[in-house]
Amino acid sequence: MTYISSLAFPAHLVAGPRSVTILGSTGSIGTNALEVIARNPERFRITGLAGATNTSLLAKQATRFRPRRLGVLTTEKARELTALLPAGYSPEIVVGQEGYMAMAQDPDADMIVSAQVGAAGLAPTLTAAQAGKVLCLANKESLVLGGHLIRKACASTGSVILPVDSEHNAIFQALSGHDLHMVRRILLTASGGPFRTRSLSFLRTVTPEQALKHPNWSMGAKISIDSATLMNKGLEVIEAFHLFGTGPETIEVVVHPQSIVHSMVEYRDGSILAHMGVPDMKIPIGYCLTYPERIEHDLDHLDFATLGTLQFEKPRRETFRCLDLAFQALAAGPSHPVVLNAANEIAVQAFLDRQIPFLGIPALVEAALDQHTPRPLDSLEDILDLDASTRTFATHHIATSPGSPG
Ligand SMILES: NC(=O)C1=CN([C@@H]2O[C@H](COP(=O)(O)OP(=O)(O)OC[C@H]3O[C@@H](n4cnc5c(N)ncnc54)[C@H](OP(=O)(O)O)[C@@H]3O)[C@@H](O)[C@H]2O)C=CC1
Ligand SMILES: CC(=O)[C@@H](O)[C@H](O)COP(=O)(O)O
Ligand SMILES: [Mn+2]
Repeated sequence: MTYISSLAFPAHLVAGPRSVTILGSTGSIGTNALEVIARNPERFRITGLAGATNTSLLAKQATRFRPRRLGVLTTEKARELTALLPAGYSPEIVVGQEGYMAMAQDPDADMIVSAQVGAAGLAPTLTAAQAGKVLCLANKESLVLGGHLIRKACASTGSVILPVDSEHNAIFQALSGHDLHMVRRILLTASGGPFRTRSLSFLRTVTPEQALKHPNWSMGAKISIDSATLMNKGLEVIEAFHLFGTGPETIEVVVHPQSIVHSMVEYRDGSILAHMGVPDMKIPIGYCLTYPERIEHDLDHLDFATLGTLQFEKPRRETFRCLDLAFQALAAGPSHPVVLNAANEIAVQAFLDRQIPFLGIPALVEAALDQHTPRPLDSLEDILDLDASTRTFATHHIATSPGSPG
């Protein structure tokens, strides 16, 4: 068993300033990463910034950090972006998946922050791993889809993955310096989302606005809905499996409504190491960006006396079915998680667009998994084919299902 160990971290990066490319710089993780970088200018140089559609924000970021490369989703967006850049600054602007992949292997960049949302993050993340980059990985979907390929690439190039996702960052910190064979359980904490205590009949009626209100974290729309269905935790179980390689049976989910304990590792001697902190992504982002050093943030300190109680409880698996669907997909082999993820992405967007109800999300994911015949996934193309055909199935299912699924 292996996991991303500090031993493999490139020595020249420990001492010197780091050249960083951020894919998804206009999102919640991307903007937080740039805030951390802006507070520590002596440590970083920005080599590339990529958004998708938000050209006004990307232009502002580019004007401030002056990278040599920018990325957007379409040629129309590239034209829009060009018009927004100041005179005398002419970065290369790349477009679409090929452009993001080029940025992910930019020879000028030491670190790639993978912070795009969804399956779109897979190809650039895999490219960065194949190019031997240090990867600050927020895009959990890339591991869900292609964890086996990414691990293989890391093993062959020496690419190091530093987990940005708060739980995995917590586990990474709790594992540091310890023997993986002595791990008894990885305890992934889940807030339970905005509907943690709600009944199934309440869930039938919830709106996107209600589902987007995460109790503790401020995040992008897709992950916020995933938190509300517990699919986020399901994806994180698969992410943990690929990152730490301890086997699905060692990974447990425990609901912790305060999101103060970000996850825990239990060792065979009975010791449990927990990582705690205020729920602010600048902490795990900063940990990755400056690894193995720590930096100071301007954040509230935890006051345990004021906090009073930290609660822990079992997830309500019958009500929030996405968690079990993810465990089942992980057990079923490498192609089921691709189906799980693609159907979920279509379902989340359809829910946000008010085409299906909240409970239509697990219903659609289950329907997609039920029709799937497992297959080997030996290449990126295999994964992208299955991702595309599942999206077609899911879209057709929504269009042709009588009434509301769920
Ligand atoms: N937000 C958080 O606190 C956490 C997020 N994560 C993970 O990090 C990733 C990013 O999440 P988050 O920052 O919340 O998401 P956001 O929705 O806030 O941002 C997504 C980013 O991806 C870009 N993007 C959207 N569609 C595409 C596409 N098709 N191709 C390339 N880029 C695209 C967006 O560009 P634009 O806006 O310009 O269109 C934006 O820069 C997700 O995988 C999420 O699960 C993990 C842990 C915590
Ligand atoms: C901040 C982060 O890492 C998110 O993945 C967060 O954990 C979501 O909260 P849930 O525990 O509600 O899924
Ligand atoms: Mn998380």
